[in-house]
Amino acid sequence: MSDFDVAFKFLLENPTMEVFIGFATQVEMMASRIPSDEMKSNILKVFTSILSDRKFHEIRVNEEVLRIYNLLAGCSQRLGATGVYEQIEKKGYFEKSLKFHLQWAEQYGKANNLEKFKHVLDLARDRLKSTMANNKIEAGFRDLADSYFKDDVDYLFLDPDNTMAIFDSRYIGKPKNRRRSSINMLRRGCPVVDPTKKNFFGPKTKSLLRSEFLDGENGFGTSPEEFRFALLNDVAGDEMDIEMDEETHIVPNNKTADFSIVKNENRRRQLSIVDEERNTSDEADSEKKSRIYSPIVATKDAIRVPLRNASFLNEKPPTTITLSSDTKLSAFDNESFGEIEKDNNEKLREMESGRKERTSSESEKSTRSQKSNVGLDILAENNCLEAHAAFSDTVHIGKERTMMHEEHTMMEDLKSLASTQNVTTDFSVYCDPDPTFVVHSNAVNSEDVPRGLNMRYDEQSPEHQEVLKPKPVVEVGAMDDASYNTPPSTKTTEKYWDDSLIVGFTPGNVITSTPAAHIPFVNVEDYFGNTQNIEKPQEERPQFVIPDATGILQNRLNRRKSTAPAKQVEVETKPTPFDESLSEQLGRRLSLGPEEMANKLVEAAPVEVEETGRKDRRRSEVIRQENNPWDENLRARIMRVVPTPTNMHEFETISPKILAMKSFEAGGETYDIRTLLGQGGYAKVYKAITEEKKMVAVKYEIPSCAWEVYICDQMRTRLLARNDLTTQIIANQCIMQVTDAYIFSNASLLVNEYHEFGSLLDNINNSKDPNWHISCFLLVQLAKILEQVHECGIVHGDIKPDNFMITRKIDMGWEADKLMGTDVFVVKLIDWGRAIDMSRLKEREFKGRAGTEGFDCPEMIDGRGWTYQPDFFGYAATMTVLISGTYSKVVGSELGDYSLDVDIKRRNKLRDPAMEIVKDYLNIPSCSQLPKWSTAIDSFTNVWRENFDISAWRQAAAKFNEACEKSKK
Ligand SMILES: Nc1ncnc2c1ncn2[C@@H]1O[C@H](COP(=O)(O)OP(=O)(O)OP(=O)(O)O)[C@@H](O)[C@H]1O
Repeated sequence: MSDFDVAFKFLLENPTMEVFIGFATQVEMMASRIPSDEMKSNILKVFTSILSDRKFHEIRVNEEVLRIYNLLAGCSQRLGATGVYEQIEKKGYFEKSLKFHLQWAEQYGKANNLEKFKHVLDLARDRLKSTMANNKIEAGFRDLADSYFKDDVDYLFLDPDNTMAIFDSRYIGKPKNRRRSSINMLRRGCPVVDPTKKNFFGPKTKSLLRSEFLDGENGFGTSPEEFRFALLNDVAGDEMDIEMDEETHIVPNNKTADFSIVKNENRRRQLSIVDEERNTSDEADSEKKSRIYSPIVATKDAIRVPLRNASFLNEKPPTTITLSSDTKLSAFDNESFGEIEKDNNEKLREMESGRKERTSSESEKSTRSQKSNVGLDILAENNCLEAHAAFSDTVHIGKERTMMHEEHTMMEDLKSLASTQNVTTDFSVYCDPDPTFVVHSNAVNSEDVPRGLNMRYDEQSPEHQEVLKPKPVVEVGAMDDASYNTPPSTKTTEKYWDDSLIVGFTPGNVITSTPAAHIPFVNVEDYFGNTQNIEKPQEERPQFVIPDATGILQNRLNRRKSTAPAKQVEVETKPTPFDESLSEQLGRRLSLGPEEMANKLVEAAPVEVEETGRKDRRRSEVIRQENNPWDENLRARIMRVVPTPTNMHEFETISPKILAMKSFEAGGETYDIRTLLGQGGYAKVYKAITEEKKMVAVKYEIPSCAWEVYICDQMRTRLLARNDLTTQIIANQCIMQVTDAYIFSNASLLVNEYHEFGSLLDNINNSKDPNWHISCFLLVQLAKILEQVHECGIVHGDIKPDNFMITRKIDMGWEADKLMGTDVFVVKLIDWGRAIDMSRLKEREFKGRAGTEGFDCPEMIDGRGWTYQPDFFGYAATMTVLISGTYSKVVGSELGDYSLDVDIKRRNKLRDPAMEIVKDYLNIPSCSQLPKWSTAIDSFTNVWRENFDISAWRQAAAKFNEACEKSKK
C-alpha cells in the first residue's frame, strides 16, 4: 500500500474534519515528491468519494477541501487549473469563501488573464460584502495582482494602498528628498465617493480633511486614528513619509485642496536629509514605507456601502494609497523591482550563511506565499523563511514549515500506523529506571522514607549503597512516592566531577536542596492530605524540613501530585531489552553530534530506534568533560540532591510511540495527540488533548531528558521561595511549568501548557513591521525574566526568539503606566534542556560551544571560559531580531570589539540603547565582571517613558495581536 493509500484509508475509516485536515497536510507533502500523474489519479480517487459519499457531506463544503482542489489544479492538464476552478464554481459550494475566490483568481493571475482576474475579484466583492470589510476582501487580491501583473492595476481596487505610492514609478530613482507628508498621503487616498456632494472631502474638493469626520453615508475616508497618527507623524517627523517638492518644502499635492495642515505655515518646515539615508539608497527607501495603520477593530460603520457603487463602477478611482493595515508592497516598475529584489537576495545570502543551504527543490517548492516581497526584510515571507532558517532550523514559515515539520513524522506515522495499532504498552513502574533521578536515602528500605519537602538525603551512607529492587507491584497513582523511594545507584562517580564540585553536595554529609536550619518539621503528606495512608507514626520518620519561605509550601500545595489515577499494575518481571536505561547510555546528548547520536541510538536499541529531533539542529562539538556543564553524569549528581518533582513519573519500559492523530496512555492518563507544533534539535512538541478535554503541549524527546523537569521545578521553587510579588508572577506566568512528566527508559514526555499564539519568532515573522513600541515592551519583559532566572542561579543556555512562547494577546485596556510593570507579561521562557544549575556549580567556568548554531557567544567562539554569558548574548541577538526583524551575525575578533551586524534604522528610537546593549553584553570582560540586566531594563524603560504615545501603542498592540492570530497552530 502506498503512503497515499494508507492515509486515504484512514480518512475513509474516520471521515471527520480533523482527520481530513491531517490528510490534506499529508497529501500536500506528498505532492512535492509524487509524480504529477500519480498524484492526479490519487486525488481523483479522493474526490470520487468526497463528492459522492454521504459521510463526507460536511467535508465536501468545507474550505479545507480547497487544499486538495488546489493540488488537482496543479496537475490537471485537460481542464487546466482555471478550468478546475470554473467547475468548482459551478458547484456553488464556496460562494461565500474568500479563500476559494483567491485561489481561483490566482489561477488567472498565473495565466496573466487580467480580465478574468477582475471578474473573480468583482464576484468576491459582491458575494462577500455583507460578511467582511472591503479591505479584507481586497488584501489577498492585491497581493495576487502584485505578484502576477506587471502593469499598474491599482484601479482594480477600491481600498487604497499607500505602500504603492512608495514605489510609484514617479518617485523611483528620484532624489531622496522626495517624501510625502502623512496627511498628504491620506488626502491623496481619499476616494471620490460622490462628486455631487460638495461637502465631502477628497481630491478635487475643497472640504477639509478633518479628524472628526470620517465616514459618510456614501463611503468612508480616514479613521480618526489614521488622521491623528498622520498628524503626529508630520509634527514629529518620525517614521514618516513627507512629500516634498524639489526645494524640500511640504506642498499640498493638490493646489486646490484646502487642508488645515497645509494652511498652517508653521508646519512648513524644512526637512534635513540624513547623510546616511542619502547613501543607503534602496535600503532607506524600503524603510520609508508607510506606517499609517488602519484600526484593526472596525470603526462604527464597519459594514459599508462599497465605495464604488453603481454610478462609479466605470470610473477609475483616484490613485490610491494605503489606509489599510496591509503593508505588503505592490507592483512597481521592473527596473526598481529588479534592483530591490537584487538587494534583497543579497541579504538573503548573508542570512543564509549561518545555516545549511536549502536545496533547490525546496526553493522550487515555494508557493506564491513564499514569494519575496521587496523591501521589507522580515515582512516578506520568503525572507521570513530565510531569516528563520538562518536563525533556527526548528520551525519554518507558513505552509512549508508545517510540511517540513510534519513530513517526516507523518510519513513515519503512516508507515507505522498499521503496525502500531495493536501495540500494548506496559506501564509497570520501576522504582529506579533512570539514574538521573536516583535519590539516595538514609532509609534502610524504601518504606522508611517519608515523602517530604526538601527531605534530607545522605548520598554516601555506605549501608545504603546497595540497589534496592523494585517492588513487584506499585500504585501508579503513587508514582512520585515510589520514585522517592528509589534506591541508590551503583554507578561509580564519574572521572572528572567530584562531589565537592557540586554545591550542597558534600560526600557523607546530610544535605538539603535549600539548607534551612531552625525550620519546623513539615510532613508533606499532611499537605497533600494523604495522612490517612501513612501507617507509621510520624516520630519514626527522619526529619525533613522546609525552607523558610511559605511560597515553596504554597507552591508545592498548588502543584498536582499526580494526575494518574491510583491503580494496580503489575511490574514487568522480564528484563527490558536494555540492561541500562537508554538515557544513561546516551548521556551528554548536548555534546553529541548528529552522527554520534544516531549511532548511539542504534547501538542502544537496535529495534526501537526513533529520533525526535532534527539532526541538522544538533551540534557536533564534543566538549571536554571537565568543561561540560551538560555532562549527564554531572546532571544526575545534581538532581540527586533534591527530591523528585511530584509530577514526575518514571517507567522502566520504553515510551509509547507518539504519533500525530493517535492517542497514548501514560501513567493512567490518556492523551489524544493532534498536530506537531514544533521540532527542535532534540524533541518534537505535539498538541494534545487530555481526558479532561484540556489542550496541552507534549514534548516528546529521545533520549529522555529528566533534567528539563528538574530545572523547571527548581526555577519555580526558587522563584517562589523569594516570596516577592514580581518573582511570583514570573514563576507563574513566565517560566515553563511541567504539569506532568513521564520519564521512560528511552524517551521522555513532558506535558506543559499549550500556547496557541506560537513563539516570539512566529510573532516577529507574522508582524509585518517591527514596531518600536512592541519591541521595547517585549525587550523589557525578556530582560526582567532573565534577570530573575540568573538571580536563581540558573543559566538558561538557549535564549532565542523561538524559546519564548507568547502566552496572551495584549489587552487594550491595560493602563499606560502599567505597561512597563509586572502585571502584563505576555511571554514565557521554554526549552530548559540546556540549562545549567550554577547554584550547584559555583565558581565553575565552562568551555566549548554547544548552543544553537549562530547563537554561540563570543566566549564560546574564542574558547574563553563562560558562565552566564550565553544568556546575555542570546538576549542581545534576540533583541536585534525583535528590533530589526532580521537575524544578525557576530562581528569582531577580540574582546572589546565584538558586535552584531544589525542594521537598525537611524530613526528607530531603540537604536542607541540597543547598540549600547550589544556592546555591553557581547564584550564581557570575565565571568566575575558580568553585565547587569538592569542596563537593558532601565534604558528601554527610559526610551519608553520619553516616547510613549498611546494611540501609536494601540496600533502596534493591535498588530501584535493580529500576528498572534496568524501564529495560531
Ligand atoms: N508549550 C508549547 N506550546 C506551543 N508550542 C510549543 C510549546 N513548547 C514548544 N513549542 C514549539 O515547539 C518548538 C520546539 O520546542 P523546544 O524548543 O522545547 O524543542 P527543542 O528540541 O528542545 O528545541 P531546541 O533545538 O531549540 O533545543 C518551539 O520552538 C515551539 O515552536
